[in-house]
Amino acid sequence: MQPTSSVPVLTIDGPSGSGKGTISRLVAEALGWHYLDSGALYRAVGVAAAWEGVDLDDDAAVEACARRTRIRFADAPDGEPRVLVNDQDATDQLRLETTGAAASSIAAKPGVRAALVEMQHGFRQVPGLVADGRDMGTVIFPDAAFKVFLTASARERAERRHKQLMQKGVSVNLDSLLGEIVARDERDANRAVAPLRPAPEAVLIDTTGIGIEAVVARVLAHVRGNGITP
Ligand SMILES: Nc1ncnc2c1ncn2[C@@H]1O[C@H](COP(=O)(O)OP(=O)(O)O)[C@@H](O)[C@H]1O
Ligand SMILES: Nc1ccn([C@H]2C[C@H](O)[C@@H](COP(=O)(O)OP(=O)(O)O)O2)c(=O)n1
Repeated sequence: MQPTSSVPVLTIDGPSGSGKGTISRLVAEALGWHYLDSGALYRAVGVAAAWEGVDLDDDAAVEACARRTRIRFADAPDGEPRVLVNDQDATDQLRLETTGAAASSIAAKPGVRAALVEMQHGFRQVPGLVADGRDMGTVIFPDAAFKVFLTASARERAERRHKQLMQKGVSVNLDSLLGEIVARDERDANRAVAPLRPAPEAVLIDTTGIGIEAVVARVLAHVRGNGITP
C-alpha cells in the first residue's frame, strides 16, 4: 500500500503513441512538477534482462531481475534525459520498438509489476507529480487528484511513431509498425493484472488530429480548473 500523501498527482495513461510522454513532460514543466515515465522502468527491466541473458519465460527470474536492476534518470545538456540501467546509458536502446514489445511482455507478470511499485511511489514528491503509463490512475496512484486518458486512432499513433523514429535515424516500415502497436495495445489491455484502461473518473482526450499545444492546454485547463494555480 502507498502511504497517504498530500502531494498532488496528475496521471496520464493511454496506449502507445497517444502522446503521454510528450504531453506529460510539457505539463510537468508548466506546473513545475516532477515527471515519472513509468514505461521506461518496464523497458529498462527488459533491457537488463536481455543483457543478463534472463529467460523471459521464467517469471521468478524476471522478477528477480526487476528487483535488482538499478534505474536512474539523468538530465542531459541537450535536454533529453538519459536513462541509466545498472549505470550504463541505455537511452537509445530503450526507445526501440523491440524493447517496447519486450517491456509489454514482461509487464504482464504480476511479480515484475510488484517489484516496481515502490520505486514509482518514490517519485511522488513536492510540489507535485505528473505520472505517465498504463495503470497510473487505476493502480499506482488511485488517489490522484487529476486523471487523464489519452487516445488517438491506431493509424495516427503509428504515423507519429514512424515520424519520431525516422527523425532519430531509425528506418522502419509503417505497416509493420502499425501491426506491432496494435498487438502491443491488445496485450496491454487484455492482461489480467493492471490492464490498460481509463480510471472511471479520468478525463478522456482523443488526440486524433489535435496538435500537441492544444492537448497540453486542455490538460492544464483541467488541472488549473480544479484548484492548482501555477
Ligand atoms: N497531439 C499530437 N499531435 C501530433 N503528434 C503528437 C501528438 N502528441 C504526441 N505527438 C508525437 O507523437 C510521437 C509519440 O509521442 P509520445 O509522447 O512518445 O507517445 P507515448 O508516450 O504515448 O507513446 C512523438 O514524436 C510526439 O512528438
Ligand atoms: N505503467 C505502465 C507503463 C508501461 N507498461 C508496459 C506496457 C507498454 O507496452 C510497455 C512500454 O511502455 P511505454 O509507455 O514506454 O510505451 P509507449 O511510449 O506508450 O510506446 O511497458 C505497463 O505495463 N505499465
